[in-house]
Amino acid sequence: MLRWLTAGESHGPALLATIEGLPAGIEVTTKDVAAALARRRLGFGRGARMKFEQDEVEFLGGVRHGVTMGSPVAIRIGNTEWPKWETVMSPDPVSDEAYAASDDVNADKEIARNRPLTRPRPGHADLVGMQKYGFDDARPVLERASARETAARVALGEVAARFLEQAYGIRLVSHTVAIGGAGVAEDAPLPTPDQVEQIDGDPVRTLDAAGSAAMVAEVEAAKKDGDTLGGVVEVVAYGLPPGLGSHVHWDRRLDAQLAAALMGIQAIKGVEVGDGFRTAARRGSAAHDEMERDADGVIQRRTGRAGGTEGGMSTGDVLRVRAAMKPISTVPRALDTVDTTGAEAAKAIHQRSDVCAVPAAGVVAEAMVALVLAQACVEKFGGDSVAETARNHTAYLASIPEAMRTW
Ligand SMILES: Cc1cc2nc3c(=O)[nH]c(=O)nc-3n(C[C@H](O)[C@H](O)[C@H](O)COP(=O)(O)O)c2cc1C
Ligand SMILES: C=C(O[C@@H]1CC(C(=O)O)=C[C@@H](OP(=O)(O)O)[C@H]1O)C(=O)O
Repeated sequence: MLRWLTAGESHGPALLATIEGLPAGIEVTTKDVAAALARRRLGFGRGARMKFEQDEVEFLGGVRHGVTMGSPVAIRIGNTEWPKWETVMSPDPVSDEAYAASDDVNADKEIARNRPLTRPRPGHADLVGMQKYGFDDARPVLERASARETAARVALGEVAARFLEQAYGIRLVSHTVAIGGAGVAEDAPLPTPDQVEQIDGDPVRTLDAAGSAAMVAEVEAAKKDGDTLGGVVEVVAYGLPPGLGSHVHWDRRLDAQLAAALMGIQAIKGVEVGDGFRTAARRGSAAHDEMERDADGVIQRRTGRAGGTEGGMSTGDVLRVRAAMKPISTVPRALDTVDTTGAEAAKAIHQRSDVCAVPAAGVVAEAMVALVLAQACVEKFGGDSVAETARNHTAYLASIPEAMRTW
């Protein structure tokens, strides 16, 4: 069983991430995790913080000389912002005088850090979080609702991705499909893991030059108008064996686990497996992946519409999932809201924020898919070392009769 957790606030001293249940023998270094975190900071449309946030990474356990030991892996990611927030976010009580003295005005000169936040942003967790947890200030809510936390997931996702590649040859790639009304061509070829560098080199993380220019223009226009944007990202995984997940129970279905994991990313409001919503408009004869044998007698699916799962199990074909992100809720041209201290109408809190974080959401989605696949592989193949789980994977594939093989 694979278990993982994250902790930490957006303006706290650090984020923490831990994962338990991975085998010994995964090669991973601080540099690898730092590189994964740098990918998450990419993307045209991100706000000021991503320009200076350093994501200072440190392994606190589970890894020795660049190799996992089978013990829980623990990672700390220091927040560069911390020195400015030491008083306002102090874990220990601070005196009223010290708190009042921390009244330095925030980057956009609008809101002092120590001022209670009482104008909840529509679309963010502010109001419901205050109601639920009994706060009269949205600060303790937004600190954890913030997608800063996704840095911790990407760190764990990197360990999971290394495991998948080293044990089973599974490789992942993500890219941006759409931002606002602009996007890549419907018939654009799927990206491959060998193109990750090229994708990361694009301002919005896509291989489609025309689509990229159109998406950049959308972000520029939204920024000029004091507005924000969402979009769609896709994760593609290659090299999966058939049979991850199961048809036997709802929560063991791989597609259900992928949907939950992607929906668990801040601001994701829709998930599609394969052609998903587009399939709903098709007739059955044009919706499924017909099978045939190739010249060597190997079973081939003619198309990839299902996106690599049937009956809640991986088919062994390319896995393809999409996630739809709503526009950033901290809209610069602030939205109408209320002030929770009185009856007056108000404008929502606005400090600095991203105009669009869709490219970063793709990197986060890739990490979540890696974690789900790592869990499914640990469940299916077991093993306490990479060598042992790799042997089990090889033996499983060899046990499938030749007449039933899709490879
Ligand atoms: C990578 C990433 C960056 C984000 N950046 C911001 C931001 O700068 N400002 C903001 O208001 N929301 C941002 N969000 C979205 C909020 O975290 C999210 O809207 C909020 O948690 C409420 O969303 P929910 O309704 O899905 O929980 C970001 C989300 C992601 C995935
Ligand atoms: C810090 C990150 O994203 C943050 C996500 C976020 C939100 O409300 O979700 C709000 C912004 O934070 P801040 O208010 O400190 O500028 C983003 O920068 C990050 O991704 O590392």
